[in-house]
Amino acid sequence: MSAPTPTHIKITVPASTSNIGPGFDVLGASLSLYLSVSATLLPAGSATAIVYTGNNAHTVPLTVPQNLITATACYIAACHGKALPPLELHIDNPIPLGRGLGSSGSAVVAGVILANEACLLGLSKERMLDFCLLIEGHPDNVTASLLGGFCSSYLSASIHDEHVALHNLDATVYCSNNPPPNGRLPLPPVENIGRHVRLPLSPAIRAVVIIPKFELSTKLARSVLPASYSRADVIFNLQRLSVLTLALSSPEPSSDLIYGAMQDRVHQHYRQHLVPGLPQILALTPEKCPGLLGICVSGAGPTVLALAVANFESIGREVQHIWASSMGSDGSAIESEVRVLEVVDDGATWSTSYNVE
Ligand SMILES: Nc1ncnc2c1ncn2[C@@H]1O[C@H](COP(=O)(O)OP(=O)(O)O)[C@@H](O)[C@H]1O
Ligand SMILES: N[C@@H](CCOP(=O)(O)O)C(=O)O
Repeated sequence: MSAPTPTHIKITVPASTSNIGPGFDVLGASLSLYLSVSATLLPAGSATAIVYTGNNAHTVPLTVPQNLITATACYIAACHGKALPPLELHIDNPIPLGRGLGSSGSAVVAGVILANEACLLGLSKERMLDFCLLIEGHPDNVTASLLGGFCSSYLSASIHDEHVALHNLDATVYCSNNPPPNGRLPLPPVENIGRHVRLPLSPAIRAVVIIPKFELSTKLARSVLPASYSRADVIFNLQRLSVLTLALSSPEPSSDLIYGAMQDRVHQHYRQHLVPGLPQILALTPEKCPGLLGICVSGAGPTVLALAVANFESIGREVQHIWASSMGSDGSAIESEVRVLEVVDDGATWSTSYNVE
């Protein structure tokens, strides 16, 4: 009997909110907002077709080397000496792009899983995470989207050089039908690079995300960060990070403890010029917004994350009101949308059908 041939693959990947205040490049949580990918394998010689619905449908590239999901899948296949088979791909994406809700992380996770299933690679989740880390460059969003829950992670080895080398490559190099031998592609230097723990999170907590209409690319938001920090600022974040992770697990979360623990000196200050109104938004307090635990930028922004245990919509409206009174780069008031989401335990899930001859 010949090896089973995959025929259909269905993948679901949650969005994420990362950093969560002091946990820059460390903390990430998967959210109840899911990217869905449905792939049908086509006969050899067919051309891959991508149908994309959902957020930013008019801007997402639909060619294999330019689309993040298929380009990721081709890279993973090529790293294992294979070419991604032709696919009919239906992508449904409600995760706003360029908003700090991990859309790129979820797309990378989906692409890695797609290659693993379509090319029968047999990769473990840990090895899939290694590749997600190399592509994304930081662990917080992809760890949460792949594994689910409220996650804390560190990198056991640097993937910086491989990350830069990959992104300096033209994607057509590994998206061709004759990809280069995997020795010529950047590979994760060792296995099990993304060391992580899933942290308990109080079930009373909801993630209120306030999503402005403008985008902020993670690449730009990372480019404005300093190369080094003072000891005082590092200690400021380390102290709060350690307190925050435990404080969020309490069955009765304390805003008095959490609000201060969600302060940050590593990323938000340096990015605030890219998010009009942010200082006023981050100055909202539990006293002004009963039910609020803490408030911060979600991921690289510009979405604002308010962790809360009550009054979710009214907390969202307070942020919307500040943005409505702030001027965007186009000179108009900043419109935004409030979503009340849950931190979900499930990470990426997938199923594959086979044709056994
Ligand atoms: N589902 C998707 N399909 C294809 N490309 C995607 C998808 N999600 C994100 N991307 C790509 O990732 C980019 C956004 O990534 P990034 O700047 O990191 O913002 P985010 O905070 O949303 O992750 C989009 O402009 C798009 O090029
Ligand atoms: N730690 C990263 C998080 C990026 O998250 P995303 O949702 O914007 O992809 C950063 O802040 O750069």
